[in-house]
Amino acid sequence: MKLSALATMSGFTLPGDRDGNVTGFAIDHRKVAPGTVFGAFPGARVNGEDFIPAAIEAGAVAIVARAEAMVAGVAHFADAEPRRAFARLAQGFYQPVPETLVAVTGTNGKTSTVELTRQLWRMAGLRAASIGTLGVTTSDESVSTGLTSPDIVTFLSNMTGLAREGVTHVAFEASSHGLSQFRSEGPRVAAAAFTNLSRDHLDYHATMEDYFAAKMRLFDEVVANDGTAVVWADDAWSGKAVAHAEARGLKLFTVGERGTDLKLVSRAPTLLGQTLVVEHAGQQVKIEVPLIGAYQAANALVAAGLVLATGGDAKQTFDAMKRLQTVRGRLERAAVSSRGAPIYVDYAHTPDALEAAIAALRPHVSGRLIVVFGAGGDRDQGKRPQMGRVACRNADTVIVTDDNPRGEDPAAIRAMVLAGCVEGAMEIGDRRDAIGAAIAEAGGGDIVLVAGKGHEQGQVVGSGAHARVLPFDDVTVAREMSGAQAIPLGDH
Ligand SMILES: CC(=O)N[C@H]1[C@@H](OP(=O)(O)OP(=O)(O)OC[C@H]2O[C@@H](n3ccc(=O)[nH]c3=O)[C@H](O)[C@@H]2O)O[C@H](CO)[C@@H](O)[C@@H]1O[C@H](C)C(=O)N[C@@H](C)C(=O)N[C@H](CCC(=O)O)C(=O)O
Ligand SMILES: Nc1ncnc2c1ncn2[C@@H]1O[C@H](COP(=O)(O)OP(=O)(O)OP(=O)(O)O)[C@@H](O)[C@H]1O
Ligand SMILES: N[C@H](CCC[C@H](N)C(=O)O)C(=O)O
Ligand SMILES: [Mg+2]
Repeated sequence: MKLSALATMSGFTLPGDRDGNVTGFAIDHRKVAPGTVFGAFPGARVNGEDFIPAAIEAGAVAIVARAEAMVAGVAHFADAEPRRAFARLAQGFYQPVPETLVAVTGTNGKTSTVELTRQLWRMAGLRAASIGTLGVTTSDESVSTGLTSPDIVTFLSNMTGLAREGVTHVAFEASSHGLSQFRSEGPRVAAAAFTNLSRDHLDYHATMEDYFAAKMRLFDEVVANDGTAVVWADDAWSGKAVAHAEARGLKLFTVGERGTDLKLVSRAPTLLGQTLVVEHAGQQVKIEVPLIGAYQAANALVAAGLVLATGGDAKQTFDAMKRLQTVRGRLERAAVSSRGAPIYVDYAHTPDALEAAIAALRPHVSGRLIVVFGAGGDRDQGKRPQMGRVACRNADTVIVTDDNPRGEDPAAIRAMVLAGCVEGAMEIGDRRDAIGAAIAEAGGGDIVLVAGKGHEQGQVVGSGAHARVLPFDDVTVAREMSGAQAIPLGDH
């Protein structure tokens, strides 16, 4: 494809008269080949503009960068927001794309919601995929990308790849990092959902307002002008999210007890799931969901909202909800101990999520709820004592352990978590030992919750050049430990 044609198609005028054939796009100069358009962005670690000469040397046909960047010999698409301009230009190249895209933002519930949306679409007979923390998932496979919101080139090439495979419907997660770095732009997004907002990532965003504003780029700019905003209505930030949708003139679809389009009338736990009564289009409908916990009901309803907002049939969708399957690492029942205690693995890694996961299990416990968790290193430190407080207030026995210490001293992270635990907690740094101790402690009627890592396959220790990922999977360890002879708590 000619650079001049691509520029015109995306609403740019070719700077100068240096045309050429475009063969691809890259934001990392090491991936530049002859004919690549290189996006040079100032980043958190380095300035991509420093690699422009090397990119040109490697055959770049054009550079997208700020006006002040030095570009010699090839076309320079200058823009004050080069990441956005790059996405606009690249979108013309990465064609075709699936016809129906939806996006989900919020602190918790993005992965669950996109995955449940994919399942509902699939049950309606559609070729569907989800993209997010679990990777790119289709009914055949799941391929990891390493990030919740992959970089823009990976995002767009995945979209084209999926469209070529015949996938027509894609639900993707839009993280606040991804939104503020324009990682998921270009193709038309028909509907966008907001799940909730609570403390996380305050190492990256200065305040909660900044964090919310980053998420709201989804409603303000990313979703199509004639698109729909699906809003979980029962969160403290829901009203503000609705205001963003209204200011943009989007169609609104609210979900939850305070929702009007899919109103949650009642929710009653059953042995391995729950019964929901919802009101939709003036009618009350009873829906059986085979997932436990208020939070999973919320995500399943938001997923249904996205399906309805993009033309899904209401009766068929509500009916399919009874066949939803557990999302990997989200209240996943990993094993049952030899003494009969179920062991659940959950990805709760924020105070709010930990509270939600404990609340989800509480109706199913007749004895004690034993929680094992830690907090990640090189991430928001302020959430640590809050996670300790929530766990110690709401669980009966708490074991604080390690969860990806990265570049920090694991004992110092545990101490910050324990500082929130006025009620007292055990401390067992080694995660395998901690899980083993919890399982050994649990009797019939008790439940063990192993929180923080969910689907993760490794424990990240060290940072930069010293970073190592030690293989670790909570589900596997829970299974091993429920069979093995574990050491009771008192012996630690
Ligand atoms: C803080 C952050 O979000 N960093 C991400 C961001 O990096 P950056 O743009 O700041 O990049 P940089 O390393 O400073 O480099 C600047 C530019 O120079 C380029 N470069 C760099 C080196 C080189 O030799 N040549 C070169 O061209 C880079 O490709 C980049 O375009 O863009 C990179 C490429 O897409 C990401 O890999 C990187 O993710 C880092 C590894 C990361 O840990 N990100 C986490 C915090 C993250 O994004 N998490 C979110 C939220 C998860 C959640 O939902 O909770 C996610 O969406 O996964
Ligand atoms: N709607 C919700 N409300 C409160 N907590 C939730 C909700 N959905 C999920 N959680 C909690 O958050 C954890 C992570 O859920 P999920 O992976 O779906 O969220 P996410 O937004 O994709 O997270 P991440 O930002 O890490 O990608 C769950 O394991 C659960 O503990
Ligand atoms: N997307 C989140 C995941 C956190 C998962 C938890 N296991 C941790 O390492 O803190 C992050 O990168 O902050
Ligand atoms: Mg996620």
